[in-house]
Amino acid sequence: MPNRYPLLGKIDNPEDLKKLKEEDLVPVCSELRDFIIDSVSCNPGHFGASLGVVELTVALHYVFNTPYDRLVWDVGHQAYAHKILTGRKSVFHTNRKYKGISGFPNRKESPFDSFGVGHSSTSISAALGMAIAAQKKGEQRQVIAVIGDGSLTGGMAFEGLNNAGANNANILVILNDNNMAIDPNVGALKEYLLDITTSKTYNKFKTDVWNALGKFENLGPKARRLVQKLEGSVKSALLHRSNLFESLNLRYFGPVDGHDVEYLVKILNDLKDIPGPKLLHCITTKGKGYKPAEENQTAFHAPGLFDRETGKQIVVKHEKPLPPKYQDVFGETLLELAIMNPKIYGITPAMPSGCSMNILMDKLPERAFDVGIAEQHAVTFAAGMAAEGDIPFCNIYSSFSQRAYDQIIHDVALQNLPVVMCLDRAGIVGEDGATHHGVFDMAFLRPIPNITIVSPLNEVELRNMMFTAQLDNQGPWVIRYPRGRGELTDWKKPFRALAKGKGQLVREGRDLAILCIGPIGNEAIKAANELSLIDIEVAIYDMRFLKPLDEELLEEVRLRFQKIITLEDGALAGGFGSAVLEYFCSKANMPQVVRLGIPDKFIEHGSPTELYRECGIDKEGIKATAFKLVNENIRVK
Ligand SMILES: Cc1ncc(C[n+]2csc(CCOP(=O)(O)OP(=O)(O)O)c2C)c(N)n1
Ligand SMILES: CC(=O)[C@@H](O)[C@H](O)COP(=O)(O)O
Ligand SMILES: [Mg+2]
Repeated sequence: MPNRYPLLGKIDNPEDLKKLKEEDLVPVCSELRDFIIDSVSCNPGHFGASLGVVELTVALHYVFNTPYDRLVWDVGHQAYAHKILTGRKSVFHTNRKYKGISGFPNRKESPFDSFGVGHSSTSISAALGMAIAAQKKGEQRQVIAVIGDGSLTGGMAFEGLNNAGANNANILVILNDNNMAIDPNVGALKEYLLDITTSKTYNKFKTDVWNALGKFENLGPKARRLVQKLEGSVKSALLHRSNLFESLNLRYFGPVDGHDVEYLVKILNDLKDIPGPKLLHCITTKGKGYKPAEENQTAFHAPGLFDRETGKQIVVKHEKPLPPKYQDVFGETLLELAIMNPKIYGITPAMPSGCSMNILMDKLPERAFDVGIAEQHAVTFAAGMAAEGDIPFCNIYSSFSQRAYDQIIHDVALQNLPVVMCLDRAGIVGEDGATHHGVFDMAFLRPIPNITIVSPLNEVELRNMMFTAQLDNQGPWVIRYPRGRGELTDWKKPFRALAKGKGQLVREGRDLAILCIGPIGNEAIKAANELSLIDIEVAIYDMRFLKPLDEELLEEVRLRFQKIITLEDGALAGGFGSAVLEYFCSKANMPQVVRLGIPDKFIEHGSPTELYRECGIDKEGIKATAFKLVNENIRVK
């Protein structure tokens, strides 16, 4: 079979790339694009974003002396071309797989991955830190941050820009503007960028000035700065308002075509010689070069398996209907509740399709808000609505909610405002790995006063928790549930209000009790059913509430069982098992307790099944622990 990648096959690192002539970069980009399409169509991962920065990635590694010059990607979901060009082409088939390479830049993985990412809006801050560190050491290092227009809606990006403009450090911020986040980008900033991009007068002026610059090849940086200054003031006049970035003292260049690799090489070479903080505004297309991805950019953000020729997503057939995804149960239930209760609103920080709030958005657009990648703002915006008597359901992926910890404490709990925080992707998420596992929320939320924290065993429980939370309306609720599918195909039952702080016995037993919280409890039920075959009878208690804990039920368990396992899809340190231990150790003759959950380490990427097995919280791990506890004395963990 002819080699599909004759040029790319010879590129193992940027040194190999630099040996090519500039005109060879166009076919290199084409082969690199094909390689990404071939790889991701059969090994699912992020897709459209990487296709959108193929030319930018090639130009950056061609012009700059990476890894000495630092390249920091924002979010890092677009860094597949970067990984393929920096020594990982031969292992790229292990991307996001257990013990394979990470789906995001990772300092442990390569010196070319100058900073670990996964959560958005961090690149400018990290790059500025590196640039100032280099400046203090007298190193002539270039530092480049590549940030998307979506990530620029994150407040931290502006903290970085604000500080960058106040330092004369050598930092180049490349704004990769494709008008998309995962869903279409939102906010006033998006409109502003669109204005710059489409302003005819301004663009013509830009091109003229740029060409003039090019004619004076021997212009020293000083003279260029003069020309840039001139351009800045004329540009402001033309745009009838100052350029946002220049008003923050970053020299703004662009907008330029982010898919013209030869033009990018020229500009980046020019920018290399201009000192101080700079921003290059690149216009790209998410999914560039693969029509199905260009035409359906949200679906191809992370498409799963797809047919490379047709772009059709490959769905595995199942004889029986599958249970729904928890996010869809949330989305459909939120719509039902919003129809029942006019006080209910939905708020999402840029994840409308990810958390299925788009169901409410489509049906009742005036009742749902996508606030951009702005978790801190989302929580306090919700608090403001709650302060006015509304009942906002603020949905944030558990790991992204880490961004809004003080807002949850300071703006919501301290004021005891009835915000319903729905933490999707709580627990192990799988292939997104350590940055995205939502394993810390129970431990970091439990100490906060006034807060009610629940996690459902299944879809019916999730619906009833959402229903009860909006009825309660006495203070903040947190409802945490995992990525992926639930347990029940017949889940749309009539709502039933739950008694606050009450758990439930879901399986009788004799030899030991397993106390669990959340859908991980279904692993315990499966384990108990199999243990019963060898005459080990395990009782299962679904505690439902992490806070307030059902102490009456715990007392019943304490009086009936001397051997107890706690089970959670969350960090052991300070989590559900810790809360149970705190209760038991306040009583006489404490039972023997073994806690199962996420150990004190970061869990890498892999399938949820592989990662649950690694943490001992899958059915087999639970069976082994129960068998050992019943048959011998194990030290309390
Ligand atoms: C703090 C945080 N919130 C949300 C996300 C989820 N997320 C990943 S990529 C993305 C959109 C990023 O848009 P942009 O920066 O424009 O990159 P593009 O995909 O358009 O290349 C979002 C919201 C995240 N990774 N981190
Ligand atoms: C890169 C990023 O943060 C998002 O794309 C995230 O990977 C989405 O996760 P889900 O696939 O669980 O929605
Ligand atoms: Mg974008």
